[in-house]
Amino acid sequence: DRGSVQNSPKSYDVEYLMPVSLGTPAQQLNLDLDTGSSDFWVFSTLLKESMINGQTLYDPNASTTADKMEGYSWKITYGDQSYSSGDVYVDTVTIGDLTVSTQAVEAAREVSEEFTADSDNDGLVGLGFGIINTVMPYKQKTFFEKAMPGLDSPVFTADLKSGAPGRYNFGYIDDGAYTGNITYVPVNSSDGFWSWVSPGFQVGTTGSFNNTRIHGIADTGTTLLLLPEGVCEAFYGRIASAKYDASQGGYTFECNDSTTPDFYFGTGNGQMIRIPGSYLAYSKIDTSSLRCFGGMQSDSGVGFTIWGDIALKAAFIVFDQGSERLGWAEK
Ligand SMILES: COc1ccc(CN)cc1O
Repeated sequence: DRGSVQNSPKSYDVEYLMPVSLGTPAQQLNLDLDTGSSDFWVFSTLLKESMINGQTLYDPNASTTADKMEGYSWKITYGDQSYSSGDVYVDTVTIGDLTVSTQAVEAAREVSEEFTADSDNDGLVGLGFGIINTVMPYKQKTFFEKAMPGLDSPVFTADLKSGAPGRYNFGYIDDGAYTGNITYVPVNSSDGFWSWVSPGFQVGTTGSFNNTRIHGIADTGTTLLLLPEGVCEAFYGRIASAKYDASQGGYTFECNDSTTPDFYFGTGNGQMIRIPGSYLAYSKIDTSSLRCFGGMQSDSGVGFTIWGDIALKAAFIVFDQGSERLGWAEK
């Protein structure tokens, strides 16, 4: 079996949403595929009105295939301190023609203000590893873990684009979606994340390659690229107008600064992925400003590097759960 679904970026590529069908008859919600977490949760009719702001709600009572998991609950808090919690139902879920008939659907009773404010986002499909699923008393499998045994190949792929729709594919690798070779790196899933080690980085075409192992996770649910302080300093040190601006909470530089270099990160076997300098001028710090907030920021608050959408949209990535490895290719 296999599946394929289009993803669509919201403004500034802040997140990428995909249509998902839940229940019988099908209820379609727009969800955020998040490889940095492992809960499948949705806005639901259980929520208080004050927490809803235009989102589409999953109504388990309107689904003939929904069964409540009595006595089960969930509560998740994300790196940005946003959170959600609620009850659990088993129901049928289809993503891109791939159906899981008994998916644990976590129906929200409570969401934090960040989720309420994000009116296009109806919930998250966590495709990290199931060991960090928050359902109690017994954790539940991710959509991919439920689908995996029936797939042609135990992989899913992410093709995120800058300011344009891309695709998530399940169970196969579309050889037309990338250029050159796919370089595979081992994954350590013990923390539930797609954790891997990059051999280093290079700033610009003329800079030398810096052999410094960077431990991090591939996270489709994080917008920015959060790298070690020293790497940020090496990159922003090459941009004439760049500075660390405490009032903005990060590095900023003039959006059109022509000294902005591309950023390359190593994936192994001498292969590098090139992130165009333009991706790193993330967004204007305010409408009247000529300065942009950087797409690369320090990971010092996190404790490990997060290869978020800024990096992922420069590549074609294979999340190979069958062999616990990540595949990286240019495109
Ligand atoms: C507030 O919105 C979000 C918070 C956390 C995640 C997961 N990294 C995704 C979101 O869309």
